[in-house]
Amino acid sequence: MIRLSEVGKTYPDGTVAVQELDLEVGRGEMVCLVGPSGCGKSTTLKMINRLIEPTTGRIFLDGADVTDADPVQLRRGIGYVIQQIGLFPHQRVVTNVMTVPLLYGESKATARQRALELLETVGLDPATFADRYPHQLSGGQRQRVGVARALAANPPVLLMDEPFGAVDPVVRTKLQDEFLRVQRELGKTVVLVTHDIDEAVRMGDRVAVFAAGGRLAQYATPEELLARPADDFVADFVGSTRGLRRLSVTPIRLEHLEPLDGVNAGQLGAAIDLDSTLEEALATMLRDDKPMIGVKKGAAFVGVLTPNGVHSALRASLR
Ligand SMILES: Nc1ncnc2c1ncn2[C@@H]1O[C@H](COP(=O)(O)OP(=O)(O)OP(=O)(O)O)[C@@H](O)[C@H]1O
Repeated sequence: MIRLSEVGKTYPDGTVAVQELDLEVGRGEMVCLVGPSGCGKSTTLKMINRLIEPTTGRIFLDGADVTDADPVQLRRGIGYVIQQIGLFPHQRVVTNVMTVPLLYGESKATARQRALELLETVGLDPATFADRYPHQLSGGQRQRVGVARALAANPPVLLMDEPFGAVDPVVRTKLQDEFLRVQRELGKTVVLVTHDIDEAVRMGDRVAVFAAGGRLAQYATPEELLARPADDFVADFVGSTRGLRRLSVTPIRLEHLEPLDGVNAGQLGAAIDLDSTLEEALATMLRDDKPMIGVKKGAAFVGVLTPNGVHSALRASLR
C-alpha cells in the first residue's frame, strides 16, 4: 500500500534527517515509527503526504509514485492527525469535523450527519459535544475531534504524528484503545509516529525503530522486536524492562493452560478471555491476589493459567 524506496531527506542547511530508507506498509496495517527525538520520524511521515519533498528515492502509494500526484489531491486522500490538532477555534466541534466532507462537495446535511456519526465513533456523545467550541473541551477530547476530522474524508490512509501525545497516561491509554477499535472496524492503513515505545508495541502491527539520521534500525512485529532486538541500539531503546513489555504483546494460548479439574474455586481470580494478553492475565492475578486465573473462550472455561504458564508462554513466543 505504502512503499518507501531508498528515501532520503537532507534539509537545505545540510541536516541529514533521513537516509536511504526502505519501508513497506501493507494495506490495513498499522505501523508505528518510533525512536529518539530528532531521528527523522516526522520528516518521514510528512514525505508520505508531500508536506516535505524527499531529496532522493521514491515513495509509492498503491503502486503510484506520490511525486507524480498533485499534492493537494494527494493530501485529500490521506488523513493527517497531529498533536497540536489545529482545530478551528471559532467553529463548533461538529463544524470542525464537517470541514473536509464539505470541501469534497458533500451537501451540508450529509456532512453534518457523517460528522455526528464520527463523533460517536471516537467516543464523544454528539448531544453533549457537537455544539461546543474547542476551548470547551479537555485535551483528550480535542484529540478525539482531531481523529474524527481526519476520518471524515474516509481516507484509506491515515498519518498520525504523536496523536495521543499531550494527555495524561490514563486518557492516553483510553484513546489508544478507542483508536485500535476504530482501526479494526474501519481497516485503515495507518502510519503513526511516537517517541513512546510502549505506545508503539501496543498499537503497531509492526514497529519501525529509527536511529539518528533516519536510519532504520529494526522493522519487526512487537513480539519480535522485544524478544530479539537487532542490535545494542534497539536493545537499549526498548529498555531493560522489555521482558515486562513482552507480557503486553504475548497472547495466552491454549497449550499453556492447565486443566480446571481439581482446582479449588477459592484459588481462582476473575476469569479472563483467551484473547487477553499475558499482561492482562498477570494483572488480574495480582489484583485478585490469587495464584491462578480461569480462562474462558466465549462462555466456556478452557483452563487455568498460573505464573508458570505465563513463563512458558513467554519462552514459547521466543521460538
Ligand atoms: N526544516 C528543517 N531544516 C533543517 N533541519 C530540520 C528541519 N526540520 C527538521 N530538521 C532536522 O531534521 C532532523 C529530523 O527531524 P524530525 O522532526 O523528522 O525528527 P523526529 O524524529 O520527528 O523528532 P521528534 O521526536 O523530536 O519530533 C532533526 O535533526 C531536525 O532538527
